[in-house]
Amino acid sequence: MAGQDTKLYSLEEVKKHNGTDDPRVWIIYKDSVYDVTDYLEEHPGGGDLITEFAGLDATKGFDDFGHSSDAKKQLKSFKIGEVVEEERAGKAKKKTEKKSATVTITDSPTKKPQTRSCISIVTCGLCG
Ligand code: HEM
Repeated sequence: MAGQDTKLYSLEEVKKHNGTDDPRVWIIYKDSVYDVTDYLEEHPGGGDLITEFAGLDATKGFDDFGHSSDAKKQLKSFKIGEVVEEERAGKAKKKTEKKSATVTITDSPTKKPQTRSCISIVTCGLCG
């Protein structure tokens, strides 16, 4: 949850800090925004692995490597804010989950169909 003093950034704003348009390198990890510019040279995997995600959501890249809890603690120290609520990764997911959860079955298996199917009507018509 964003506290009162937490700065909020849009995805567009984060994108600008990609080390090219702007010298700073920001990444997103689980809806939080980190300025990792000063860590690039220290990174045991090399700075390039991080700059690949400059200005973008690095959650998958960071988790796929399986970083230690120490690495996660270090990451926390670079936090500068959070992604604005309406653009968070989890937000879009929740919407689709809700949609697929409402399926209602109304037909009883013992009931015979009241109307003929289109195929049988067409077949009868063709046979005369
Ligand atoms: C964003 C994408 C990132 C990728 C793809 C990535 C990938 C990697 C890889 C491949 C290594 C292994 C290096 C080796 O053993 O030769 C590594 C190690 C490490 N990374 Fe990253 N890294 C990323 C971001 C970060 C960030 C932002 C931090 C901290 C601020 C961090 C902290 C560490 C630490 C502390 C290690 C040493 C092993 C450990 O404690 O887990 N990494 N990383």
